[in-house]
Amino acid sequence: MSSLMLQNPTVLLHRGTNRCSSPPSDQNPCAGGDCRTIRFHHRMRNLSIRSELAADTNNGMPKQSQNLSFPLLVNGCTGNMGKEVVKAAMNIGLRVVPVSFSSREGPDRVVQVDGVDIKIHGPSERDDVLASLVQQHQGLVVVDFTLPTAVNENAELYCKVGVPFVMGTTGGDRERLFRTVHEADAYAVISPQMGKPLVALLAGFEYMAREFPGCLQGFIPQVMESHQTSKKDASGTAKAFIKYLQLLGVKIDEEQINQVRDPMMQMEAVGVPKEYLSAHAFHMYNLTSPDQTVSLEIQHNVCGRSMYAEGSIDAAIFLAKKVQSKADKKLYNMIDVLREGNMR
Ligand SMILES: NC(=O)C1=CN([C@@H]2O[C@H](COP(=O)(O)OP(=O)(O)OC[C@H]3O[C@@H](n4cnc5c(N)ncnc54)[C@H](OP(=O)(O)O)[C@@H]3O)[C@@H](O)[C@H]2O)C=CC1
Ligand SMILES: O=C(O)C1=N[C@H](C(=O)O)C[C@H](O)C1
Repeated sequence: MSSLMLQNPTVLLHRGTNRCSSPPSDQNPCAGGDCRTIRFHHRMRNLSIRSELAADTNNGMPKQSQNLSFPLLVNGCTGNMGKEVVKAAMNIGLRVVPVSFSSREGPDRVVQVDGVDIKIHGPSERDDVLASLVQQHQGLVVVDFTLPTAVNENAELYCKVGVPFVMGTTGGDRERLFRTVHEADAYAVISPQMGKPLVALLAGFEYMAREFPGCLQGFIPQVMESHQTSKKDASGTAKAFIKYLQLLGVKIDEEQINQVRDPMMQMEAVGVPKEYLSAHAFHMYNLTSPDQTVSLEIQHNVCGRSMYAEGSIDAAIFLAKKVQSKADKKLYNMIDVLREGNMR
């Protein structure tokens, strides 16, 4: 065990807001913790896309109670998504292990999320610290929102120490990522898109591609995505859509994604509200028939990050259940999570 671990024994945080006084039960989705109706409306406010969320909810309540007893470690807490996931986890009373990692060395680094100190360890301590946390916290699940440059090394580390993980980080060498998990026979949920309405849209395209391959043969594509300037790679969600478009017969590759990162253009040409320049994901796919008489347009615009954080927590809960039940299948995507009704 590293000396840092001894100096900083991890304390499991169990914080909830909007506490519900009813006892937890299968029928009571408040599960003795938070009232999810409030969070449901909060999420509706934060979404700029119009989707029928109600279809999968029961008056805003989740269909099933969830076992929230597993510890969660969020990797990437120096970044935006890492912090958002910690907030979402604490909001439903999940136990967050207040440790995270960074690509940079530096002693005694701490980031605060909602008043909670999270100890940050650099690359030289990372392996030992994580291995000892896995020993200390039975049932530990990791959620990773780091950077494309970290995806493969991080996944290899999780597989080496034997911790199930949710990989929300996009980019990196995706083939190597899937190979790593497959060869390690590890439990993981991997998806470039964690937001429920968009996972549903992707599932729709998966269905179309399976049932009607080639039905958009010859259609001419245009793909545009706009994200905050700090985004390092092209949209992983757009890449996933492109895979389905290819199966539908559209000639397109990832290089054709038009990435908009200039704030002025985002406001003026794309229509991103000024207050969301630093946190948005707008996508537009336009498909025109060869004779130009038919055009299809698919657009999904998201402001803020809460939707992804909520979905990541759903994925972590789903994965914890799969580990607990020793499921034979070990590698999942978010369509699997949605299909089993695990997205609140
Ligand atoms: N699947 C989904 O639905 C979504 C995916 N994403 C993806 O998540 C990723 C993160 O996004 P976002 O939070 O906005 O990005 P940020 O740039 O805000 O944060 C990324 C953080 O990762 C840290 N980091 C880099 N390398 C490592 C490493 N080896 N170990 C630990 N931490 C590391 C960096 O900190 P430091 O400099 O300290 O190393 C940085 O703070 C992106 O790939 C993005 O596309 C985002 C939203 C939704
Ligand atoms: O970096 C982001 O912000 C996002 N990344 C994911 C992607 O690349 O598809 C999901 C969403 O677009 C937000």
